Amino acid sequence: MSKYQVFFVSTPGIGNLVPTVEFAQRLIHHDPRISSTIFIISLSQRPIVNSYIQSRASTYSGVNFIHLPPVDTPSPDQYQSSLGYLSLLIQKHKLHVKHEIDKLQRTESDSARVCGLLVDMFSTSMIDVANELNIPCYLYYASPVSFLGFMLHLPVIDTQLATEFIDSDNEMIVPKDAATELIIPGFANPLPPKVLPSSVLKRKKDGYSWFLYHARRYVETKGVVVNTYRELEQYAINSVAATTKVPEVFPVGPVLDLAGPIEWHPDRDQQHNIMKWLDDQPRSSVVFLCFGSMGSLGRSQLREIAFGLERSGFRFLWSIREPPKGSLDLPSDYANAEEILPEGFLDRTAEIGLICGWVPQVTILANEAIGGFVSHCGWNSILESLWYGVPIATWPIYAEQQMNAFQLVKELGLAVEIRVDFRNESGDLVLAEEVERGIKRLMDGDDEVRRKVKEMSKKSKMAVMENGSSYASLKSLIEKLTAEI
Ligand SMILES: O=c1ccn([C@@H]2O[C@H](COP(=O)(O)OP(=O)(O)O[C@H]3O[C@H](CO)[C@@H](O)[C@H](O)[C@H]3O)[C@@H](O)[C@H]2O)c(=O)[nH]1
Repeated sequence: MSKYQVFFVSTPGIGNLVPTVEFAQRLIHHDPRISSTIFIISLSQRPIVNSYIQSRASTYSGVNFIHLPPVDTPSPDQYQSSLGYLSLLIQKHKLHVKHEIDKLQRTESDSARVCGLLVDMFSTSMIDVANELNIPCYLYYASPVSFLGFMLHLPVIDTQLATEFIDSDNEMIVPKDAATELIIPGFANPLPPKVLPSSVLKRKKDGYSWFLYHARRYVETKGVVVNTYRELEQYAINSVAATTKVPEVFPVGPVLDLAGPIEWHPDRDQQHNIMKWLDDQPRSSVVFLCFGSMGSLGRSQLREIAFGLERSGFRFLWSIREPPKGSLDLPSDYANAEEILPEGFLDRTAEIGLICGWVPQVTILANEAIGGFVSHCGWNSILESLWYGVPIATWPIYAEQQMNAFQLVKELGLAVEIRVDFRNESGDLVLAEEVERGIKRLMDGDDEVRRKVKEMSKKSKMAVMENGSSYASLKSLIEKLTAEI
């Protein structure tokens, strides 16, 4: 019988959910006195998320999942941003979460003590529940400490808006002085404003006020548990600890689902076929392109990539996904990708390339045929690529990915740049020549980046081994959680 209960609240995106579930599992693996329960906010239009949860609920027997019941909200399309909709949805679930924890607390009070509520970066309204039930609340962060530094600094930037930042139509945040760059905790170099998340730039939209709302609440927690490791984010961790009011940072990563993606995909045969193709390719010969669980690019951009790939002459494995229809939907696989690619492209590249939809990314990165990864720079993708020592070429498209790309290229020298400030929604286009140049540099141009990535790969594995830095952080977190109050 477990003695300690830890609860998690996670928003329902693969990028957040997978590291949360893996961490819940890691906690109980590390200390069998603990049991983990995750509250799941269900969104019916996310089949890949639902199949992931189903699979993990049946394989991770020590992790419990509680599906929160639907709540009344206006249609998601009536909100200015999906973050606004999700944040309100989470607020509406507060009572239910409180009720469930309270119920468990009462029924198990003799055998198990509820010792922590871990909420993700957009579930901060749940801090109220922890306070009402007198449970320590921690933030569980699936993005890097550098981004945490930015979020902790956002309330400061907000107070400077009127005096130091202005724009012509009073909507976008840009410095008054065009040469101004932002000094942000977590970054050694000043940050160009154009790498800020687009929801933050548009300060009149509700995305901005929600970012600010969550950012202000971070300091109310006991600490932030981050899916990162000291060896990767040493500067960011020290800088955030020294210059912000965050109570404590626990770098416990990398927390990855290494066994996962084929197992939990609804169509396993399709995923196995991709791996069969890859197994037949020579070592380090294939460039892999994938833009995350929520990423998709427009047709003109896909055509530029196709021409760039063809001109580069490298073998490729390219995940292409159709843009979502509704505001909360995820991209889907094209029924016929041929229709959107340049005429004859598939025939001309049949010997060297494979086009697919959703791919088993971690399994692909582990395959020795992969020589480089063109990535949107979601934090999980970065951690996975570094784990396997695969160099990245950066092509961020949304969320905090531009900042992640900046950190990788300019701060850490761990990636080559296709772009660090690309914005999907701005109509920006990366031309075929840039794609070709980026891929050539990635695949056989930059030995220094490749060497550093291989070194970081070793360090990432050491961090989670017994006596590694993340292992020590996890131990310290558990000591805090289980300490008698
Ligand atoms: O075809 C695919 C696409 C994705 N993945 C996996 O899905 C995850 C994607 O995570 P991530 O790379 O972090 O990207 P997003 O899905 O875009 O994640 C969101 O959440 C991350 C963590 O907070 C942020 O860093 C991102 O910017 C945000 O978009 C990774 O584990 C991938 O291996 C697959 O297995 N197959």
